[in-house]
Amino acid sequence: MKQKYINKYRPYPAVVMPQRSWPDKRIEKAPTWCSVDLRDGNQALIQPMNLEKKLEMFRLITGMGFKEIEVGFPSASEVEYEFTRVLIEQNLIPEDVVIQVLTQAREHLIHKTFESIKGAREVIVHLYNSTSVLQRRTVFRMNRREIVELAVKGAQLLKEEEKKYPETRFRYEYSPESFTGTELEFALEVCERVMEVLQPTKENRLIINLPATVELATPNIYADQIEWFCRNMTDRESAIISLHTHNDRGCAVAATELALMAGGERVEGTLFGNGERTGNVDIVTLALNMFTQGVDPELDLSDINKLIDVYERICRLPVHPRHPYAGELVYTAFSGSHQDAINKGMQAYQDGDSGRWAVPYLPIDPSDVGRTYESIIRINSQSGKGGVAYVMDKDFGFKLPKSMHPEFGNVIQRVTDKEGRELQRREIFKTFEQEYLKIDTPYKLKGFHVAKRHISAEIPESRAEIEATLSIDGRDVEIFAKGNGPLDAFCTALKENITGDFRLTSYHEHALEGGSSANAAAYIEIRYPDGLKAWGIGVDTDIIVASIKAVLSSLNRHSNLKPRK
Ligand SMILES: CC(=O)SCCNC(=O)CCNC(=O)[C@H](O)C(C)(C)COP(=O)(O)OP(=O)(O)OC[C@H]1O[C@@H](n2cnc3c(N)ncnc32)[C@H](O)[C@@H]1OP(=O)(O)O
Ligand SMILES: CC(C)C(=O)C(=O)O
Repeated sequence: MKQKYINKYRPYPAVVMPQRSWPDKRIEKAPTWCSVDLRDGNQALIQPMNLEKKLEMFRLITGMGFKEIEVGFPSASEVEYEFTRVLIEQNLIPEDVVIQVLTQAREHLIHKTFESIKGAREVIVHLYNSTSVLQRRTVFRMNRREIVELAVKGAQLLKEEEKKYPETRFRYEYSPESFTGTELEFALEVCERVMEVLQPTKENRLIINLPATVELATPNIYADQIEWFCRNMTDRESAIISLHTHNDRGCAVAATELALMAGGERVEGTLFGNGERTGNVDIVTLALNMFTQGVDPELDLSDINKLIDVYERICRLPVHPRHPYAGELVYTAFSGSHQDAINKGMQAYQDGDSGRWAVPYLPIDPSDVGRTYESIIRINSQSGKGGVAYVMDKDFGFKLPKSMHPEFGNVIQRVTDKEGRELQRREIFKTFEQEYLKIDTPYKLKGFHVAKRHISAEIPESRAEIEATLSIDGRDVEIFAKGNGPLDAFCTALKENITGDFRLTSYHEHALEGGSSANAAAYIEIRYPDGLKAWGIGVDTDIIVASIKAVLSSLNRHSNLKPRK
């Protein structure tokens, strides 16, 4: 970026308000949500929705619990008009939902808008005209007085049209479009003049929508503007202050949150932030931000994958893989320390009884939005032993002893370094099988028999005698020995006849559940006279045989794979 161009831009003026109160406020309840997916979202699509798609989107958002829905700009196109008619004529609007229609403050457009809503039970007619300094000068070439007259005329036309449709309950919304580019006292003046015409009451309040049509400044300034506006209104109680932000600086969610603290009561936005340019505020993020603070957002987001599917198909826009709460990768940790912390945090959460979610790196329980734990940890070269152990446990039921995690983590690390890509879960399991379960050279178990077992009340230790047949480099060898138990006897037989000395340093076992046909796994760590240590694993329906296999697995790994210390 060239320095000389910096003079093209100037800083946005601050709002003078020494005793702003919003910084100390909190969001404690959900606002009234108004979805503008079918209007502001739709008008920004490369290929706007046809009638069927609009209907599908309408069903999706009513299903989520939106009670106010801007269904379109009926005077703008045939589809918009037709869609409004279909909703009304086919009685598709749920009892507790109110549709909203947008119109500019222009006579023929207002007239057509009212025609489109004939027969509706209740409607919000949303009137707007731009009031900003820039648009007054460059688009309208009107002074302040003329802009006020334009808005007042629009409001008067609403009142006139209303008389033709006595069967409908009308509510109104007025937007000084480009509010954030308008002098505050002028925006207030226009709104109050419109209020004078529409005569709202405490019982039938006018929605005053204060849009950041283009996001021009930091979110605190928008909050100041909202607080200033609320404080200075003559009749605050007859208005519902509505927020409508865009995301030009990437702060629409933050701006809306601060503005809610500043007095906003209603929010217009879209799913996943679709909308003009960088989009409207993303209601999914806003609502789930509230949810993570223990505030009921009063929207159903429990099946976020369904929302994504329908949204992507209808809007032909992808949801970014890192989109808050929704992206494909947001419940996934690749890096080792994150995996380790999530793994431990999940365990602590499952063991705990407070019911409060507290898992490092995961601000929300994925299952609350219909996502599963399985996809949380994925393995690539950035991953660590904890993540690998998590996958072995959650996907395959192998609870690797903690002291074994580094060894298998290193095995997987060598594969990911070599492949240079993410490993699929079945590839991790295949590596595990080859490394521990299928390794059978030089020693392969051909037969194992516990010849005698003796347990006596008088003798403290039990005794056992075993016979086993091993194939060693293709040659069958029979061994016999006595010991404290079958495992001890087997190790004695090996040491005396085949391998020389070694020492068992760790032993773990557990039942295997789920898809495995075997039902027990044994993990044995052996220290060898050369100072090396190696884990071995055995799986069998008989836990004794599983432990025998685990010993051979370790011996084979020690012989073949040069395990590290
Ligand atoms: C910030 C927002 O998202 S606002 C919503 C914007 N959405 C849309 O515009 C989508 C649909 N719009 C349309 O299809 C068209 O613009 C229509 C049907 C509304 C109007 O169509 P047209 O009149 O043919 O075209 P166009 O929009 O270019 O009209 C511009 C004229 O309207 C005037 N105008 C624009 N906004 C307003 C307004 N709110 N009130 C009064 N006049 C307005 C302009 O000054 C301009 O006047 P001019 O012709 O004397 O120069
Ligand atoms: C019509 C108005 C509310 C609008 O869409 C905007 O200002 O972005």
